[in-house]
Amino acid sequence: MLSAYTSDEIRAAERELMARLPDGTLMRRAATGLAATCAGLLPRVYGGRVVVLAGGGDNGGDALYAGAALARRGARVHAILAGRTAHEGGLGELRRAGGRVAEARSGDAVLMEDLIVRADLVMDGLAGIGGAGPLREPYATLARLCRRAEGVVVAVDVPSGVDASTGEVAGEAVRADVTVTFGAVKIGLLIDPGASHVGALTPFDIGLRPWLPEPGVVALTGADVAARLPRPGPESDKYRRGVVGVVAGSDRFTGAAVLTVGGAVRAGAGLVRFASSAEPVARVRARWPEAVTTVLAPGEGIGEVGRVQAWVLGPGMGTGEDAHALARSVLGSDVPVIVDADGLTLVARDRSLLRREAPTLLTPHTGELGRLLGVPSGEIEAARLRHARRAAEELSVTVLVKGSTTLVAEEGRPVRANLTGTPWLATGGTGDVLAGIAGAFLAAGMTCYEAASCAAHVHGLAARMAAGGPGEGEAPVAALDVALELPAALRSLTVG
Ligand SMILES: NC(=O)C1=CN([C@@H]2O[C@H](COP(=O)(O)OP(=O)(O)OC[C@H]3O[C@@H](n4cnc5c(N)ncnc54)[C@H](OP(=O)(O)O)[C@@H]3O)[C@@H](O)[C@H]2O)[C@@H](O)CC1
Ligand SMILES: [K+]
Repeated sequence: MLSAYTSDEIRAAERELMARLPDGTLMRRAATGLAATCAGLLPRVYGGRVVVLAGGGDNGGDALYAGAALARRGARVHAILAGRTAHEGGLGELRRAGGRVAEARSGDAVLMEDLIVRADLVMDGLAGIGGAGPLREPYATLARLCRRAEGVVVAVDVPSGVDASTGEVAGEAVRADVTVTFGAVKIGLLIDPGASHVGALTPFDIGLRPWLPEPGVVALTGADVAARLPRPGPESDKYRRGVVGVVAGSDRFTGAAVLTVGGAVRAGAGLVRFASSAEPVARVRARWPEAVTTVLAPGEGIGEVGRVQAWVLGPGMGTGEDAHALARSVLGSDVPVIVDADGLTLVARDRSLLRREAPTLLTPHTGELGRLLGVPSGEIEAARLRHARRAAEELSVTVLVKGSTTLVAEEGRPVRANLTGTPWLATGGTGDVLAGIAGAFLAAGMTCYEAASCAAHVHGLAARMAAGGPGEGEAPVAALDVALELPAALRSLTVG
């Protein structure tokens, strides 16, 4: 399990550790790790062109010391100072090692731009965990110039401009190819929009671990998910493996039903019971003969569908009066329910639907979450963590917020950030597949929190396998491809 922390938590741990070590030891450790990573990224260190962007704080200090280490190995190092002051020790050491220094406020702007653009490696030491609010000038201009750098951009601790505690980006921010982060992973490196500025995340241990608190955000690794996945034993039958009920689709939207059932079937449900109007039932029967289907008359509830261990409610079911009555019938049951898509619209309109004893998992994208909370979706995208936590608290449910970073929030537990996925997943119907997967896991006996976070991981993995990844050739995926890839994704998790 990957644990992530706020800036304040990191600082508190640093204070404890620093009190036990000679002055400057931690920065030396950090700079040594940083220099080693940078050396590995340069085509060759000797003669390599390195630009160090140094802010006025300790983040700049790390970068200046690392620059000095590279200069001692023969790299041609230029530091551009963004602050009115710079870390004295780091600056002195860089100068002694033969590095050159310019000041962003007074130096030749064209020359500095040229240095950044043509460098083999740019080290972003503008601001780290001490960064606050939108980057001011000249920091912002330097961050923007990094985008034009032809060489590799290495962020020191945190890409400057990204809020290390939340992942929020209030203005200009460095887009790094690699981020070398010290001591522990910061929350902002895992959650978008911050996460998409990180590039390859390279944690470097400086000994903070014993002083870190319980994390507020965690991420499951493949091994964590594998250990949690339901596996059939010799005693298993379809009922013990979990019967998932799906209420989805309508005569207008039949595809959502096929995809949701597909997600549940391919993720390993013991049995899927599908209930809807005649048209989606016909489509589901044609595509997934494994499902047991029931045609519901308009306004009819789930009374005749048979016993299930968990329900998935919502994709494509419509939002009219009959849908509302059907949603009330499903949410009136005494088993866990996943509410997705149209189900979320119904719940946003009538919160009383959520008054129930059994657990409930909501799976909104940011627009749907916006409707639930009365907040524009743009605000949610800019501050995902805050809104995911707020939704879980206000609605007293487990919430899986979909999007470029999927988060699972439940009161009293660390938020789980999902690390799998691909931008190709942003296509119609993939959310229906996700709801089906979560339904299968929930029916197998997992809690909403575990089912949601494992489903997000497996879904992202299947999508990545269907789409391909950098270096292996990529292609768009359709939602059904994700469902079809699920067994391969599950198999890859359980290898070894
Ligand atoms: N503590 C330790 O033991 C260790 C800490 N380590 C390292 O120290 C880092 C933390 O250092 P820190 O606390 O000095 O803060 P830091 O990230 O350099 O930021 C402050 C600077 O940024 C500037 N600045 C801020 N916001 C800005 C804005 N919006 N726009 C523009 N400027 C802005 C701010 O400017 P000012 O407000 O002073 O004008 C100031 O100059 C940490 O991330 C890690 O790299 C490692 O060496 C391991 C050991
Ligand atoms: K930085």
